[in-house]
Parts: sequence; C-alpha cells; structure tokens
Amino acid sequence: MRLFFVVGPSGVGKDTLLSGAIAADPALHWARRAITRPESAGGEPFEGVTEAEFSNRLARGDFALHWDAHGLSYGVPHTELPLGRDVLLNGSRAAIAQALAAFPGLRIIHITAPVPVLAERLLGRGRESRDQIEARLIRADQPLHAAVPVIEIANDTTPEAGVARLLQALRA
Ligand SMILES: Nc1ncnc2c1ncn2[C@@H]1O[C@H](COP(=O)(O)OP(=O)(O)OP(=O)(O)O)[C@@H](O)[C@H]1O
Ligand SMILES: O=P(O)(O)OC[C@H]1O[C@H](OP(=O)(O)O)[C@H](O)[C@@H]1O
Repeated sequence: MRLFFVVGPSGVGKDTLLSGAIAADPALHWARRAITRPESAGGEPFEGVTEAEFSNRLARGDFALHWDAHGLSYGVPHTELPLGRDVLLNGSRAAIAQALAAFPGLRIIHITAPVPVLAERLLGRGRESRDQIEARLIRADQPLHAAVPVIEIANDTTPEAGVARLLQALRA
C-alpha cells in the first residue's frame, strides 16, 4: 500500500483532482473521512458526524489520523486504509508531521494555485459564507512541514490538466 497525503489550501482543487483520479483509475482507494459537518453540505464523499460522535470515536481509537481545521474536526478511520491498495487521502498541511510520524512511508502531494484563483473558486463553489471564505484564504499561504520531500502539482489551468498531472505523479 502506498499512502498519498494530498494537501493544499482550501479551494485549490483537492476534491476535484481526487475524484478525477479515482474515476480514471478505480484501483485507487479514496479514504472517506469523518467530518463534523452535515453531509448535506456536499463536496467529497465523507461521513458527517456530530462533535459528540467524533469525540467518542476518537476516544475508542477508531481514527488512524485526525486533526482540526476551519472550526471542524476531521478523522480518518483505520478501516479506510485497506492493505494492498494505493490510498489517496485529502489531508491538512497542519497534520503533515503527525501523518509522517504515523506513516513514515507517506508521500505528500502539494496542490497549488494563485490566491486570487482560490478566492474565485471558493466563491463559485458556494459551500461557505463570505466570512468563512475569508478565513480560509488567510490560511492559504500556510507553510508546509519543512524537512520533507513534497510532490508539487499546479492546478492552475483546467481540471482535466490537473487530474492528468495528479495521475502522472501517482504513476511515477
Ligand atoms: N482547474 C480548475 N479550474 C477551475 N475550477 C476548478 C479547478 N479545480 C477545481 N475547481 C473548482 O474550484 C472549486 C474548489 O475545488 P475543490 O472543492 O476541489 O477544492 P478543495 O481543495 O477540495 O477545497 P477544500 O479544501 O475547501 O475542500 C470547486 O468548485 C471546483 O469545481
Ligand atoms: O488548511 P489546511 O490545514 O491545509 O486544510 C484544512 C482542511 O480543510 C480542508 O477540508 P474541507 O475544505 O473542510 O473539506 C482540507 O481537506 C483539510 O482537511
């Protein structure tokens, strides 16, 4: 199993490129996260849980990885990391150190796009309020964990080009 931790600022296109890669190569597994957000918010396939459910599952040891960001909690259940499959995980830049400690062979894929493009995409997506979008944009330039090699992918043209770049990185 290779584990790919796909990170980058909100709105950069992680969900878009991940769903394109999965559609092109069904052998890949996209780990489904538990998030303290209602499933009706849409976006990537995830399990919407309450804060109480999240805390209980965390205490039970259900999660291989977990982090907080944007006022939400995110957990990756152990059951979402099947042995023998390449796994794609929508990660957080703030969780890279934790993820590397848990999975030393982790491959980090950093997706980038210029900040004005992120703003345009977040507004176009319409999942968050303007205030929430502003808060997400403030995190846009957050530095990555310094001492690790990272595969950089620019998603600054079409989604199709971004998906092709991601597939190329996964096949390298
Ligand atoms: N290359 C692209 N060109 C134009 N629009 C794009 C491109 N990639 C993604 N988008 C659009 O930008 C918006 C944000 O993309 P997406 O939800 O995939 O980002 P994300 O990185 O997963 O964000 P978040 O971390 O907030 O979940 C979506 O509406 C998506 O359709
Ligand atoms: O800014 P950083 O810490 O890199 O990412 C924070 C989190 O935000 C995004 O989730 P979503 O947009 O709420 O689904 C990412 O998937 C990540 O989990």
